[in-house]
Amino acid sequence: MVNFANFREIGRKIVCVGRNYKDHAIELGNAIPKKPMIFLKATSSYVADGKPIVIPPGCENLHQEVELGVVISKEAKNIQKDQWQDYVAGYVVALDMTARDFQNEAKKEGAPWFLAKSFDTSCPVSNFIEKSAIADPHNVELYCVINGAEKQRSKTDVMIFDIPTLLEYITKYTTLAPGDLLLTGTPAGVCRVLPGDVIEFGITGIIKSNVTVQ
Ligand SMILES: O=C(O)/C=C/C(=O)CC(=O)C(=O)O
Ligand SMILES: [Mg+2]
Repeated sequence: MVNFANFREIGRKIVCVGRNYKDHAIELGNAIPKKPMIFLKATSSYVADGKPIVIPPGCENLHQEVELGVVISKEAKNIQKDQWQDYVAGYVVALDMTARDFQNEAKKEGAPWFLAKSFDTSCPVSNFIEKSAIADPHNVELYCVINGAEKQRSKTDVMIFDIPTLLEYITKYTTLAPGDLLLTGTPAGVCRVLPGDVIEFGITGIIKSNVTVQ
């Protein structure tokens, strides 16, 4: 039986959705996706409690992306949209840290985003949020504040693909396991972070978390 409160220690995979908020797709000059865009972060991306984000060697444009995370409760393959709630153990708020300069270089070359998205410490996450604490994950507000200045704030109801659609789509191709984390994409307001920055990220009225950039 999985202890979901310690889901980070279980060390399961992190499946991420990109370009799932129209305003963020537009701010980076991307087209609005017609189907979910999926990538993976390695289990080594998690930031241990109280530890900093470490800027990867050579990165000169590290961005924060606040995202709602869904923690998977049980093995999920070929799930139907109307069953999605059965596969949710709970939620987190997370940062999909992105080495934007590495990503832009990879995009130019048609190369994978792995180092841009999956370097060590690229995934700070909050404590586990019990499923019962969020009645509707499509009706919460994400926010991110850096050194006291607000950078991101958005309701999740503007996601292009909602959680049932994402889970149905992803599990057609790959099996999700208990403790896996689904990151559902970021709204507009991503920006460069620098050593010494303190990033506060949260879900209004539900949870907040802090991490420092080293
Ligand atoms: O397409 C790009 O240039 C960048 C996309 C992302 O980094 C996608 C995300 O991770 C996101 O939208 O949350
Ligand atoms: Mg992201």
